[in-house]
Amino acid sequence: MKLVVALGGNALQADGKPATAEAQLCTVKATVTHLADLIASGHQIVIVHGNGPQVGRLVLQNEYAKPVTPPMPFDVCGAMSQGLIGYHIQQALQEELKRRHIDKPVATLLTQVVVDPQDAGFQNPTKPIGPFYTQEEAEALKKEQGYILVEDSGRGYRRVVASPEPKRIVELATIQELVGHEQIVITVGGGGIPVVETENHTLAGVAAVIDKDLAAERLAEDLGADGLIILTAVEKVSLHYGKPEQQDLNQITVQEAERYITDGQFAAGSMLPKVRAGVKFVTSQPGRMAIITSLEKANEALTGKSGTRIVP
Ligand SMILES: Nc1ncnc2c1ncn2[C@@H]1O[C@H](COP(=O)(O)OP(=O)(O)O)[C@@H](O)[C@H]1O
Ligand SMILES: NC(=O)OP(=O)(O)O
Repeated sequence: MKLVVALGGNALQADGKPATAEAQLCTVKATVTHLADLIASGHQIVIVHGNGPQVGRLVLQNEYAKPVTPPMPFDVCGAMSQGLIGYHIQQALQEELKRRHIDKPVATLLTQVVVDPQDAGFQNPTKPIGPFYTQEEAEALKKEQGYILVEDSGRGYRRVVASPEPKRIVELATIQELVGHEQIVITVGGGGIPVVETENHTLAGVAAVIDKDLAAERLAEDLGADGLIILTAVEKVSLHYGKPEQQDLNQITVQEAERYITDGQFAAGSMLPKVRAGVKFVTSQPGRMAIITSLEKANEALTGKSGTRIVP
């Protein structure tokens, strides 16, 4: 099957460990074994990854370094995050495939994604980025830096930024060409570098972080993929997540998903875009599959033994 696989933050950085390059590479080396399993099972995969923690830290590094060097704007930090994450995934996956004697080229493609400058997301920031803060730290940052911070799924406070909807993948033809030649492409990283089309038909970067699950969905539709596999920290989507009455879901219909969304079961900026992406993909054309699960359960989920499957 042709699968677009979206990798969440835990596939890139271990919880509770310092966010060093070494820690990221170490986590990525474990992550790629699961991706290699999918490839070894005969699936053709296209890899999309998140960048919330990384782009947030790059922006922070740039802001703190202001006295000595001009800060890079948000879109450039997005491009840097695609480079640093893609580099680790491609190096680790190349090594893992070589170890398994699987002869497939792997490359990262820097990708821009067009957004609408009028997108409501610009007025209502929802995308958590960078490190987690305590409530006290969050209040201080709000006052000192003017950041908008929100509580993120019981894990602490994080800065949130605008997250407009992905409209068009600029480098789609190149991705199609590479996928058509059975190459493994790491693309639309961090949801893509957000750009807007200017009046004179050029592209200009904007300060935002596109949701990578929604961008992966756009890509999966554009490539005519059979499946959208969203890999995150939890094995299944739940109702009443984190509460004593939590109920894990094996399968949800589009109708049920829409009802649960209205009931506020899925947190904005975390589980909500994943469910929305799954719903959009399975309704885009009959026969398409969407699964939300953990990295470790990816293979099992494809055979219906784990994960949450969204069905029409
Ligand atoms: N209803 C829900 N069911 C399962 N997880 C949920 C739910 N609502 C919020 N979450 C949280 O959302 C997280 C996934 O979102 P996030 O961490 O932003 O994803 P990513 O892996 O792409 O970085 C889960 O690990 C969990 O903590
Ligand atoms: N861009 C993006 O959606 O990143 P995360 O998955 O890390 O939040």
